[in-house]
Amino acid sequence: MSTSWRQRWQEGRIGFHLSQPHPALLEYWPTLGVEQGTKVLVPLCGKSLDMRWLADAGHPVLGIELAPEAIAQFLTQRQTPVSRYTQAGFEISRQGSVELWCGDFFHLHIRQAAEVGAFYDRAALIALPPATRERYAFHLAQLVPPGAAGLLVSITHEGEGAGPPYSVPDQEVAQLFTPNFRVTLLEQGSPDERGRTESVWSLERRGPHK
Ligand SMILES: C[S@@+](CC[C@H](N)C(=O)[O-])C[C@H]1O[C@@H](n2cnc3c(N)ncnc32)[C@H](O)[C@@H]1O
Repeated sequence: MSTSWRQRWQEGRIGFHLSQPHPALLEYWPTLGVEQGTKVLVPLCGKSLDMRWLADAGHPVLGIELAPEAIAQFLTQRQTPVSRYTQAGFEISRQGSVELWCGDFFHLHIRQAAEVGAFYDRAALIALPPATRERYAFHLAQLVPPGAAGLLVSITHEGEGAGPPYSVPDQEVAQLFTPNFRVTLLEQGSPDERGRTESVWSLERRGPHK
């Protein structure tokens, strides 16, 4: 799987990348009540400008991305200096308050996410095939502390089983996350010209007794 993503980045087949922050982030992030200074985990982050938006909104950002090409392209968007180091097998690049960890999200250990207090998933869950989605929801729950809030943008489309992006029905999103998160559907859009409909969710990590 990692080879095919690398290939996509190398060939520039990154139709998922947006040249603006995602409208749902602008609209709904402020409603989550995440305090400034709270570190935001962005799994499968690509070179998303959403990370710049979160950083500009006062959040340290921890993005995880397996394609070094994506990270290099993100960093060249700005002239700001970059510091680099290695930790737990991840090559880490830090630019301002954005830290990009190059490697597999599933190898990120709770120790490395210790300061994370919120998360943002746009096109991460829906980039993964069915069995891996369960693993993703479970792993995310392990990484974030009780009370952590997050925003998730999922997609449905007619191409049954084809992806990425995979069509992940709303029932599946609810089923995947409900065991460990309070799940609220904030918005269900209308199909775009490619027949893809986005749903926007807020998630809150449950505590042990809730
Ligand atoms: C559909 S793209 C979305 C990127 C970004 N969230 C955005 O909104 O532009 C999915 C990204 O996840 C990366 N990826 C796929 N599997 C991964 C994994 N196991 N760990 C880290 N990154 C992964 C891919 O290289 C790709 O850049």
